Amino acid sequence: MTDTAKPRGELTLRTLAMPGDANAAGDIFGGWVMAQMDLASGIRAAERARGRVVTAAVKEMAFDMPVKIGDTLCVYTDIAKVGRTSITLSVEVWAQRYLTHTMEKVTAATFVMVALDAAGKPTPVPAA
Ligand SMILES: CCCCCCCCCCCCCCCC(=O)SCCNC(=O)CCNC(=O)[C@H](O)C(C)(C)COP(=O)(O)OP(=O)(O)OC[C@H]1O[C@@H](n2cnc3c(N)ncnc32)[C@H](O)[C@@H]1OP(=O)(O)O
Repeated sequence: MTDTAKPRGELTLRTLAMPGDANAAGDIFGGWVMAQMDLASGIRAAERARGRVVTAAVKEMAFDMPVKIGDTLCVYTDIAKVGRTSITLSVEVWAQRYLTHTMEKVTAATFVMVALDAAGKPTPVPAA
């Protein structure tokens, strides 16, 4: 990782990529990576909304580099916008390569989360 290439946002989730999450070549499934991004977005948005949230939309994403078995997946979230009931987050995923301190950005996306009330209806996000 160089000074010019640093994760943007708050480190919200770290987890280890295990053999059960990979294909036969040792590449971690993109769906597993997306699930970690969803969880991180959910944690960050629920903290901001102080309550239940759901994922309303995920904007375009590309898998720029592979995640391999043994990498530590680091998910960074940044609250880009708070609407009436929605919270838009910029999410970056970096892989800390197995047994090294080398960090590489593997993917990024925009997640839109919506705050829900007890009845499951969109509800205003409280003031910060
Ligand atoms: C307390 C401390 C906690 C601490 C820590 C807790 C940890 C706890 C972690 C939990 C982690 C769970 C994280 C996994 C969360 C899932 O995976 S949830 C499962 C997948 N998602 C779903 O099932 C959602 C299904 N969809 C729906 O229920 C409804 O479509 C929605 C999302 C509620 C929206 O309903 P709607 O009637 O369309 O509502 P509407 O009023 O038109 O729109 C509401 C807002 O959403 C926006 N929106 C709706 N659709 C879109 C779209 N396609 N694109 C962009 N924006 C959209 C609107 O613009 C609007 O925004 P605002 O202008 O109000 O800001």
